Parts: sequence; C-alpha cells; structure tokens
Amino acid sequence: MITLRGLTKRFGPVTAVDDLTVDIAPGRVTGFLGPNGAGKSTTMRMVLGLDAPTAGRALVAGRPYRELRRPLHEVGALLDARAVHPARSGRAHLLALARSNGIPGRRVDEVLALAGLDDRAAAKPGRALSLGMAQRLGIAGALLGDPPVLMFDEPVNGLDPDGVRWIRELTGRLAAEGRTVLVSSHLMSEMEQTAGHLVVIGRGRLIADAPVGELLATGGSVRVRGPQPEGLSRLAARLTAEGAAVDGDGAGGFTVTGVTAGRVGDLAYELGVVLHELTPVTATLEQAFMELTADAVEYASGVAR
Ligand SMILES: Nc1ncnc2c1ncn2[C@@H]1O[C@H](COP(=O)(O)OP(=O)(O)OP(=O)(O)O)[C@@H](O)[C@H]1O
Repeated sequence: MITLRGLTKRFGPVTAVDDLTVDIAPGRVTGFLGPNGAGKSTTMRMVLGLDAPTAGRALVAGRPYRELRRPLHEVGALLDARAVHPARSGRAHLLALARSNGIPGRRVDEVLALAGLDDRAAAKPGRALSLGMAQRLGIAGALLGDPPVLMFDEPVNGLDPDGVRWIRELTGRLAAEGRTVLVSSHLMSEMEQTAGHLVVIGRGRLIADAPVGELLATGGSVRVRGPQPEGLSRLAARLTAEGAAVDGDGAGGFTVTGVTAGRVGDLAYELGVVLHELTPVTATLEQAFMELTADAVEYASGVAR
C-alpha cells in the first residue's frame, strides 16, 4: 500500500504536487496518468524519499521511506532507466546493488530472467544498452528485493510491441501476487489495457481516482437515429430536461451523453418515437482523459477560460 496524505511539493514558484491525498491499493495495477509536467515523477520521488515534501506525507506500508528498515525489500522502483553506470555491465550493476543490500548473488540471475535479459545482454556495459534494455535492467533492479510495492515511471518508453506486451503481463502478474503496482504513463491507450484502476492528476492535483471502466463510462455516449424528425426533437428535449447533453448531427439523429442507452430506449417507447438505431458508444480512455484533464492542459498552454 502507498499512502499519500496532503502531499505537496513546491519548487520555488512552481507547485509540482498539490495537496494529493490518495491510497494506492495492493492487488491491482494502478495507472498514474497526467499530462507532461503534472507531477507524476515528483510524487514517485517523494515516495522514495528522493525529494522531501513541502507539506503532507508519502508512506509505504504506513511509514515514510527513510524509516523503512530494509527499503529494497519493501519498495522497488524504476525511475530513470538511463541512470546506469556507462562502463559497468548490467549484471555487475545488479550484483553491486544486491551485495550492498545483503541479497544473495543468485537472486541477480532470477531477476535478469524475470526481466527477459539473457547473458549476452547482461554482459553489455551501460552505455551500450538500448533504451528498451535499460528499462528491463531498471525493472530487474526494482525486483531484486522481491518487494510488495513497485513503482515504474513510464516503463513502456523505448520498448517495442513485444516489450510493451511483456510489461503488461509482468505488471499484471505482480499485482495478481498481491503486490501494489503503480505505473505512470502519458500513453492512455496503453493504460487502458494495463491498469485496472487509475489515478489521474493535472497540475499536481488529483483529478480522478477510479476503476478504468468507470472513467470510460464518464466519456461514453449513445447514438440515436430515427425516421421521425419531430419525434426525435421531442425525445431530445426530454433528454435535455433530464440533464443529458444532446448533440444533433443534422441527419436524422443525435448523440447524447450523460444517459444510458437503456434510458433513451425507455423514453422513446414512452413518447411513441420510432428508433432505427440506439448505439452505446464507449469512450476510449484517451477521450475520457482529454475530458478530465482539459482544464490542466489548457492552463498549461496558456489558453484563457
Ligand atoms: N527539481 C526541480 N526543480 C524545479 N522544478 C521542478 C523540479 N522537478 C520537477 N519540477 C517541475 O515540477 C512540475 C512537475 O514535474 P514532474 O516531472 O513531476 O511531472 P511529470 O508528471 O512526471 O511529467 P513528465 O511526464 O513530463 O515527466 C513541472 O512543472 C516541473 O518542471
């Protein structure tokens, strides 16, 4: 479990993280989403004790990072894949990390295998690693202490489609083992298939903390078509009166949001309106995200509201 309580970080005039209160629960993959500069990396750095909060707390298993007795066994993280020694091999890097944390050398072979790095890849010096291989090495390092809490900052960066699938399977497996798994990304389409739960932030503030399905429903709509323009107008008026948003397409139909297809069908029956089409249109996570973060993005690009 990762617990954030009123977590705030200011860098001079910039508020990178703003009063964030959220629990990242075990047993599922939580996607950590937000536009560039939203404060995702800064939040993860505070969980790891790399940045000190200006206010509030970031806790792992109920304690601040600096109070963890065996930190590598409690939380593992991939923050910056490029932070490897240029001359040292991946295996030597992991062995050094293992040795300084009292972890037996054989665990290095286990995590190299888990991360899909063979002997040849593990023997390459840091400077010769592709970004994808460096990501895998970073993940191997995060897994070294077999911790119950894992955080991966943009792990999909630099991976080919096979690598992306691998990350999805690995994070899913780690969560199924009961671990807390937090994965940050700006790739909404990727999160849609990877995460079961999403924490969305914008300008450092919490925008949403909900299951993926719920967020998708937020942006969903229903397409309605029929042969009677007058009947459709009555139906549209009734839906508007119920608080739904109707958007006419000028061609014998309209799209409505904020209501289920079932409710539209019931109302059409009640009003005696013939329908030829009644189609729920599921929003993509991309659309839901755009809708949720519109304010944060517009602020960032200087568009007045
Ligand atoms: N060390 C620092 N000094 C000053 N400002 C910083 C520092 N670190 C981050 N910031 C600022 O804090 C804000 C949040 O940055 P952060 O990197 O946490 O966002 P992010 O959501 O991870 O974005 P990205 O996906 O682009 O990495 C940004 O405005 C950034 O410029």
